[in-house]
Amino acid sequence: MCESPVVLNKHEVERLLCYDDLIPRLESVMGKFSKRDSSEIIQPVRSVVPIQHHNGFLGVMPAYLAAEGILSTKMVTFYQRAEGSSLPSTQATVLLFHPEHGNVTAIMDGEAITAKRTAAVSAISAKLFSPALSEVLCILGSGQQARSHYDVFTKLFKFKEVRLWSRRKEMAQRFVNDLQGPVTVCGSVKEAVMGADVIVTATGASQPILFGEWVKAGAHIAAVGACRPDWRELDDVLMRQAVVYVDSREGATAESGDIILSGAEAFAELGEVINGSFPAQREKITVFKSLGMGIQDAVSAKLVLEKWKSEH
Ligand SMILES: NC(=O)C1=CN([C@@H]2O[C@H](COP(=O)(O)OP(=O)(O)OC[C@H]3O[C@@H](n4cnc5c(N)ncnc54)[C@H](O)[C@@H]3O)[C@@H](O)[C@H]2O)C=CC1
Ligand SMILES: O=C(O)C1=NCCCC1
Repeated sequence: MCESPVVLNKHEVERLLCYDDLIPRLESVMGKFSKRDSSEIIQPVRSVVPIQHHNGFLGVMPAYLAAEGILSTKMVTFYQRAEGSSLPSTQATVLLFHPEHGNVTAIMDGEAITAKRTAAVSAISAKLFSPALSEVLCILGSGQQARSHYDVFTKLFKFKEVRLWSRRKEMAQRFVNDLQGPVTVCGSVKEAVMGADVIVTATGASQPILFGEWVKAGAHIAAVGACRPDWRELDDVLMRQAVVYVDSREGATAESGDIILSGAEAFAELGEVINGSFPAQREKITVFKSLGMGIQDAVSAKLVLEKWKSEH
């Protein structure tokens, strides 16, 4: 007889998932993914259903990790919300299955998983690609991803200055009021990014907001938004001058407007750098184009379930 699935809400997932456990698991799974051994990992490119009447999308993100015994899928909706909307723009649920029996073992909130695993992967990119002396962090956007990126970047790195730009200044101010550390709110993207060593773009923009002419030599950009083939956060100049790393080549080719529309080549996957098959060119301007992967959700959900079981 199969047991009933464990059901975990956002609060519990947030409490159970911590970066110290998550980061090594993500490094390991992304390295394995880049070896393309289909007896080890199966992860198709996300299926995306446009919800055209409501400016939204439903993404389905299955993954099977044979050695780890993880079978999962995330279902995620993401919307371009009107200014001032109180609804979250990204919402998700992750299902874990028993790989042998096929029953669902856990149903958990995927919003916290999406926020933390995306920020953790960006932090891995910054460990590999940011300039050796990185003093200034700049975050563009003030939503869920901006917050999780702030948390993990200030936890892992010692920046002297953190700058924030958001298209609505009151949202930037609210973000800062909720934090412990000092953050400078900037009035323009240009002011925020000039001289920054590490830049996180985590906005709902569909046109470029970050321009190559403003970016310091050697800077690292973790580009998290613009996850549709016709959306942009970064301009052509930046995309063409940077060494571009991606989470998955197939995902980037199918979904990244910044790559597809600029004609920029993906130099390597993050996993290929983790495996040592491609170099981290940290002396150059580097872009890590993140789109999100089912395997990242899979290892995160497994970690949450393990932690929950250890308490029960
Ligand atoms: N790479 C990945 O794995 C993931 C990417 N995302 C993407 O990251 C981005 C941010 O996601 P969340 O923080 O969850 O969203 P959110 O709605 O919480 O925050 C979005 C931020 O972008 C700003 N924004 C919206 N439209 C803009 C525009 N046209 N120009 C400039 N700023 C604009 C908003 O004011 C807000 O500060 C979205 O594009 C989302 O689709 C989300 C989850 C995972
Ligand atoms: O990986 C994810 O989860 C998402 N990626 C891009 C759009 C929103 C969700």
